[in-house]
Amino acid sequence: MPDITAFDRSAVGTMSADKLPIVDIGAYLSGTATAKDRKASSDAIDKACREYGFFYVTGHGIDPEYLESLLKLGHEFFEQPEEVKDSIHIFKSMDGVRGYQKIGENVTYGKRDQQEALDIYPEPEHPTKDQLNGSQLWPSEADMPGFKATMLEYTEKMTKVGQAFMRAMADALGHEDTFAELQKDNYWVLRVIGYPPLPESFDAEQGVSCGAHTDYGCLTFLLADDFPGSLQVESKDGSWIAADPIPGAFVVNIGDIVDALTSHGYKSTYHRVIHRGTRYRVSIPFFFEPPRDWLVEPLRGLVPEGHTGVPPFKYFDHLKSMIYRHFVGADQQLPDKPNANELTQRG
Ligand SMILES: O=C(O)CCC(=O)C(=O)O
Ligand SMILES: [Fe+2]
Repeated sequence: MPDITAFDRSAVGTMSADKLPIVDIGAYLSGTATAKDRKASSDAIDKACREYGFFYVTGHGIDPEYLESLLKLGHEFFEQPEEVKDSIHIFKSMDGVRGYQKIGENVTYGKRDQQEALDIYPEPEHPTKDQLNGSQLWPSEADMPGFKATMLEYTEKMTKVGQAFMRAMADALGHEDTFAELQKDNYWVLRVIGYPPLPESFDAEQGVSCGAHTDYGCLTFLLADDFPGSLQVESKDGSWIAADPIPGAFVVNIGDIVDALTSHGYKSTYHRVIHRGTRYRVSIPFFFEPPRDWLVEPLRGLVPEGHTGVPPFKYFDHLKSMIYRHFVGADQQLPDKPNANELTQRG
């Protein structure tokens, strides 16, 4: 992994627009698009996924004012009194992972991230204490009227956008049956993350806003406050480039599952957050995931010569193995071994 402190701040603000491509998914969401429109869209998506694994998406059809209102709700949540947030702490949830985490409790590669967050997963039909099978903790209606309904509505809208991407990928890669399965009964994860600015001088060895990592699912759609330089993406030459928000567009990245399916043809790219400045930052990543019990197997014909592709694994096992090593209470000791991601760990 590249040097965590290496980031050329003088270039912030021009790099993202120059380096990360913008793709339009509109042709896969409109009833009137032609085959030619879809081909242009899937070609652009294919290129962006191969070359970067990180890009901007327009044509998603979601109202920018609605997206702004979601970020505002995120701020309102983090501005709640500590006792309100603590009342829905993850360690109080049935399965130990749904709800609020305090600053420093999310741990990436053995370091405490300087963020607080609310983690939301689909509600199982019959909640139990089994891993990822508990019921979701939400702020109460009295504290935050409409919060739950708005967030759930957002997951429905984003599921449709994620499904459109699966159609675009099927057009680019073939394997229509696999991509059809990926459009049925999708799992998802929604995080609402709050980042207080890091102090002017901070020790990266102690953790940054969000340590470098890859995401675990198919595709991540990021909605974030507009702060240049905070989200950084590892480029091919190992340097970090800024993925600054573009108004009306999502920042999208490929996750581990699509990376494994395509034998690294579509890349699950390392990214991190180093949020400085004076203002509090909110981001809301929506993770579009495969069906819960899906078996991930490298797609035939996409495994490069001389390689075997990753051995088949269950998506939900990967998700659970990552999530259950990620939270360490503020008063608990960090484990000796960093919580590496076996699928994409480097260096
Ligand atoms: O806050 C951001 O910009 C990115 C967050 C992220 O990478 C994640 O939660 O996986
Ligand atoms: Fe991420």
